[in-house]
Amino acid sequence: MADLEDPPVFLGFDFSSQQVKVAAIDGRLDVLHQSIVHFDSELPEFRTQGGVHLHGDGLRVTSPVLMWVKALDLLLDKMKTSEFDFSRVRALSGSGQQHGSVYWRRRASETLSQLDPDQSLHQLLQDSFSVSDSPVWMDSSSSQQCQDLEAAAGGAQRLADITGSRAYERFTGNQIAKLRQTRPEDFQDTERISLVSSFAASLFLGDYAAIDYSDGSGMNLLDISSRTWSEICLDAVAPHLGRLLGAPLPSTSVLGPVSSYFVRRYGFSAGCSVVAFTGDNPASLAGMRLQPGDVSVSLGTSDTVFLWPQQLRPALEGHIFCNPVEREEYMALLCFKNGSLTRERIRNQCAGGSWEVFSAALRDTPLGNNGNIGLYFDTMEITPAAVGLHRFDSDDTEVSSFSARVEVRALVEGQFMSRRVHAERLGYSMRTRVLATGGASSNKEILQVLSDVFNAPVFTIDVSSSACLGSAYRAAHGLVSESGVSFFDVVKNAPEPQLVATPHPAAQEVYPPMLRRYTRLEERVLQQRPT
Ligand SMILES: Nc1ncnc2c1ncn2[C@@H]1O[C@H](COP(=O)(O)OP(=O)(O)O)[C@@H](O)[C@H]1O
Ligand SMILES: O=C(CO)[C@@H](O)[C@H](O)COP(=O)(O)O
Repeated sequence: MADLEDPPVFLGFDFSSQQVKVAAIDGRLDVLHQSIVHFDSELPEFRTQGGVHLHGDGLRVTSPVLMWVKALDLLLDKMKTSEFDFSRVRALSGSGQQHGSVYWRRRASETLSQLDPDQSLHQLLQDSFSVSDSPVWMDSSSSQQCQDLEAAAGGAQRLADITGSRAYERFTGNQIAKLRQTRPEDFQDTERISLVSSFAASLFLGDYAAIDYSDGSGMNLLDISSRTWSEICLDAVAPHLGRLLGAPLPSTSVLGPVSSYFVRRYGFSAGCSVVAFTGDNPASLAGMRLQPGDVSVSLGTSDTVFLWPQQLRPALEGHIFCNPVEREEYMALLCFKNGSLTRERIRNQCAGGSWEVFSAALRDTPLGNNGNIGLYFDTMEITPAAVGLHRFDSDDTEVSSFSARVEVRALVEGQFMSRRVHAERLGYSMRTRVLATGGASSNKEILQVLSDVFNAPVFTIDVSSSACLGSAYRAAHGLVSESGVSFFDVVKNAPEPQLVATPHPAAQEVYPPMLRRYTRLEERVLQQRPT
């Protein structure tokens, strides 16, 4: 049991594509504990690959909602087994993979408010979801609904001006519209729709948690200027949708105390506060303590590039989200679907399944890959909307294969050239520093290529999940934000990111012409796209 003299602890959870993770920090912001539950290997009964089910049409991608619930049971049990002292936790927050949606069945709120601490959440919530397989961010099956929403809003740019993004298949509003049209009975049986983040917060709260402004910006439904649901968008998706979503709240909000279930089952203090959960990318922005002028590259299941824009300029490519740590500010983000899973495929085909061999291929091949360039879109990419494998030699002639080592470098250079070209269109211009995060940021050779292609030093933080760390920081900030304390005041003494790669002197000669070629080749690939 905690004593009043004991220093406080803050917890940050992350419900990401492939696992659920947690980090605990103390009042000095030092990390005390980290744990992970990996879906594919630790919950094999759900038969996911990379945390998801890819359906036969190649477009629909879902995850079992009860897998997320069971993963939380397992994670908390692991913490208990390691004698983690839950009673010291003053506040908790968390994040979730963005855009994914959870559909709570009628009367689920009663179940949530009366959880029996002698049973697992997984047992208790078996019948609480009207849709057992939640659509997730990899889904691209809602093209028709995207067209309908853009038409209702007055065009793609108009929708981007209101919600920060033109219509994207994975964005929640389009997924909700599709569910309503294709499964009206399940839709009728739904009393509340959550994002993955607000669903996870609801578990801790024992009640439906509000969607926060930042993750709410990934739905094509939130007016990012007024920070209220856009009536035009709500009406286009479903009648009375506002009731199903609940009112959105600032990302810094304290939602209430943790539910008595967690007090009795795990020994949390009844005074432990639940701070609004947000998206994993917004939480990473907090964990990296991103400043205006920085750019962050996340190498998780998806690759994302995000920055703190100086001006609000929604465009037809990329997304503007409400900023998770500063109420009046924004964040800009690009998402690339063919990230780690494509690197894993090439690792398996060209490096015998070994990251060491993959890394050696990067070390042993020259910057610029003797002019060979590859664009690898295993599945329909988000940025840009292209598919297929495209390899070009130094004369821009399309070739059918590369040697194994050339393939590895072509993949990583091609991915990072794409990240830079599209980031520049988004407004990235300063060559100050790149903050790298996500699973692949543990790979020094990959980060060296990132540094060379961006011609900027690369920094990382010493914690495996920046989303968990950011969530723990946000939990600490949530307790004091109402009294006007800024996020940066709370985290000012956190450890600084560490320099891990500096650009090779030849990079500034090699990559500018390669980037121009990459831009032309990407355009060529887009023109080839079958209609
Ligand atoms: N040494 C490594 N080199 C390159 N990639 C790695 C390495 N270790 C892990 N990864 C990649 O990290 C990915 C998981 O990243 P992570 O950020 O944990 O995922 P999530 O999207 O679930 O948050 C894996 O799919 C794997 O490909
Ligand atoms: O769709 C997006 C962002 O718009 C993805 O970045 C998801 O948020 C999944 O994140 P990871 O699990 O890959 O970190």
